[in-house]
Amino acid sequence: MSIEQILSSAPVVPVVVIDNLEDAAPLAQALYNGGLKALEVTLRTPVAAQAVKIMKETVPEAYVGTGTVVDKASFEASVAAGADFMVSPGVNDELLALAKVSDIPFLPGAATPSEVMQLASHGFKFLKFFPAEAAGGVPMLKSIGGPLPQVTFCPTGGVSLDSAPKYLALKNVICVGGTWMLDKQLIANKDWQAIEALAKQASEVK
Ligand SMILES: O=C(O)C(=O)C[C@H](O)[C@H](O)COP(=O)(O)O
Repeated sequence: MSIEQILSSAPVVPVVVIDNLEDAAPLAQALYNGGLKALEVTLRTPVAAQAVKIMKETVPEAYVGTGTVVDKASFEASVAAGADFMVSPGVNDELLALAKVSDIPFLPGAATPSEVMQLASHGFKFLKFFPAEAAGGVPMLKSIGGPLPQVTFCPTGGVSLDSAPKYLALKNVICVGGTWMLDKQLIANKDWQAIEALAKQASEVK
């Protein structure tokens, strides 16, 4: 499985923060049923790695990856959890060295032309553009696509249902990452049907 195949499985990758482990299974099922096939679980909560395992068991057809992979510890935690892919908001030498000897698809982050060029020189053709809105949004990505058309992005950070189609219309965007379908109140109410409806709406964004 390549990062390209994973990122092209749906137009939106939900960026999931799991606070309660009991939410992992129904949430994964709702997102997947709604048509979101690649799920990024951020390693920002203590139960995240366990949540990845549960989500993979619940929806074996989904691609369950980890986000907020920022160092050796989070990289190794992702491998141990069986992550199908890993996402970083940026990159550093430690992660580059680990990614080089790992078979797990890795999506590092970049926000400037120099960062994009550096990652391209390491062979990365797909990057997370983070923090998308704050780093210049659609005009920035359009500009980067001029001199650096060989790199394709998954913009994430401040992307909404409204702005997603504007990103997806760019030649150098394969999908977007977002959290808008993970409404906190709906999750607190365990309203999985409503989450599924939001996921379906996201999966139909063009
Ligand atoms: O956790 C990471 O590794 C990140 O890079 C941060 C996430 O991409 C943002 O949390 C997206 O959140 P929204 O801005 O609500 O779409």
